[in-house]
Amino acid sequence: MTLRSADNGTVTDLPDALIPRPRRELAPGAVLVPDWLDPVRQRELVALCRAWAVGPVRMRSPRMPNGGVMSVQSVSLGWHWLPYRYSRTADDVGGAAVAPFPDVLRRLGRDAVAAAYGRDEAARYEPDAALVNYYDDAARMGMHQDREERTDAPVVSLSLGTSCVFRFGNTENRNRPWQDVELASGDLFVFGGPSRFAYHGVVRTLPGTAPTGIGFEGRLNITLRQTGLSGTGSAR
Ligand SMILES: O=C(O)CCC(=O)C(=O)O
Ligand SMILES: [Fe+2]
Repeated sequence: MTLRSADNGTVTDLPDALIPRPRRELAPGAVLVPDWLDPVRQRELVALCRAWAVGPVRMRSPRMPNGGVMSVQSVSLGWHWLPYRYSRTADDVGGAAVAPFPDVLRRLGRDAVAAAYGRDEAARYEPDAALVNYYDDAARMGMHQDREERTDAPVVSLSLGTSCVFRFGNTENRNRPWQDVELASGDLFVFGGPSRFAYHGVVRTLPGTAPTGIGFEGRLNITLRQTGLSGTGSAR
């Protein structure tokens, strides 16, 4: 953006970071709220992620049924996600019981849905599983649907640290049409309603973009889900 000062006619470039990024609806039900978490909240969540990453189940790179290993590392809360099901125990990482779903994330999830869709939707939102994903500079996530849940309640996604190029596709298949958007530290993305089962993925991270003071290298993403499984002992 170029600014011309009124008094002396000097032209200056305004840094991108000073231009507020507007809220955007990428598709019906897919709402991006930039800078939703303030810097203090971001740092608090990073500290919580550090604690969650070490136990009772350690953060690890999930192994897929075809033998491939994901480049992203993740840890779950509430329900343990492994490709492609949920379990109360970390069956692929020593079998420990997964940590309970924390109240702080339940409240955050409701606030997020309120910010995206309004208070009525938020009152119905009962997230019971969180996936905390860590991306180093080389990590990415292929196009997929979040479909191990047995409800169509929205998914809440929070980004911390390094920005990424997030690809939001269509509900039919992993191919075009898609939209590439940047998710930066503090951004909220909610996808529900007609967008709930849209394909999505992370094309790449953008090293060097983490806010100073976040005390952390790389990208963290927290997704909150409502599995529809709570009250039962296992997902299968
Ligand atoms: O890291 C992200 O922004 C997306 C994560 C994701 O799609 C998932 O965990 O299912
Ligand atoms: Fe996903």
